[in-house]
Amino acid sequence: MTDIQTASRPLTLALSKGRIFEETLPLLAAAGIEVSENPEKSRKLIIGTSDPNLRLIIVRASDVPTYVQYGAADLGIAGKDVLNEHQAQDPGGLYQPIDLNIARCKLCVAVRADFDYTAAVYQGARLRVATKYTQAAREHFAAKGMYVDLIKLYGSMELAPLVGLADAIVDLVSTGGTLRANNLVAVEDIMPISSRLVVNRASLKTRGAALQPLLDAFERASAAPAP
Ligand SMILES: Nc1ncnc2c1ncn2[C@@H]1O[C@H](COP(=O)(O)OP(=O)(O)OP(=O)(O)O)[C@@H](O)[C@H]1O
Ligand SMILES: O=P(O)(O)OC[C@H]1O[C@H](OP(=O)(O)OP(=O)(O)O)[C@H](O)[C@@H]1O
Repeated sequence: MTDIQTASRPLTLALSKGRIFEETLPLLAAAGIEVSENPEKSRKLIIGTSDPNLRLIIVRASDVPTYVQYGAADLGIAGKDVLNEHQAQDPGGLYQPIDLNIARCKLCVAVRADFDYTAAVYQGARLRVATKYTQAAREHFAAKGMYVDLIKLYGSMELAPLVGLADAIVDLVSTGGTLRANNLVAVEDIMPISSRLVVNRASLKTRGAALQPLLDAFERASAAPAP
C-alpha cells in the first residue's frame, strides 16, 4: 500500500514557499500549530508541524491544486488566480470552503503608458496579450467581444510590452510598484484575488473527522481581525 493510500498518514497540507507560506504561518499559529522548519532555509519539501497529525508539503504555487486533486495532499492553499486556471482542466474538482483573505491582489490588464488602449479597443484592433493566466484572459476578452492573440508566459509578464512581444499583459497587481517601475499602467480590473483553502473531496469523506477541526481553525483565524 502506498503512502497516499494509508489512512494513518498525517493530514498533508500543500503550500508554496514565499508569500503564501509566510501569510499562512499566523493562521496555523492561531490554531496552535507551529511549523518545525523554514522551507526557505532547509530545502526540505516535507515539513513536520507541532501537530503529529499534520505535515506540510512545499510545492510550486501553480502545482498546489494538482497535488490536492490527486489526493497526494488532503488540502492546500492557493490563489484564486491559480484555481481559476486549474478549473479548466478539473471542473468542479476541488472543494473550496474558505477564503483565507491572504495574498490579496488584483488580476488586471496593463499596457505601456504611451499605448492608447481605449482607441485600440474602439477600433477593434486585434491585440496581442501576454499572460500566465490564459484562461482568465480568454474569458475576459471574450466577454468584451474582443479577438486577442494570447501568448503564454510563465513570469516577468511586465517585460512583454516593453520589448514588442505583446500590446498588453494580464497580470497580478498589488502595490502597482512593478507596473510603475516598467512604465506600464493598469487599464482594466479582471478580478480581485485572494488565497483559498482547497480540499480533496475524497479526503473530506474518508478523513472528515481529522480534517474538520483544522477547517474550523482556519475559518476562525481567517475571520478574526488582523492583530
Ligand atoms: N504582488 C502580490 N501581492 C499579493 N499577492 C500576490 C502577489 N503576487 C502573487 N500573489 C498571490 O500569491 C500567489 C503565489 O504567488 P508566488 O509569487 O509565491 O508564486 P508564483 O511565482 O506566482 O507561482 P509559480 O511558482 O507557480 O510560478 C499567487 O498565485 C497570487 O494568488
Ligand atoms: O503590484 P506589485 O506590488 O508590484 O506586485 C505585482 C507583482 O507581484 C507578482 O510578482 P512576484 O513578486 O510574485 O514575482 P514572480 O511573479 O516573479 O514570482 C506579479 O506577477 C507582479 O509582477
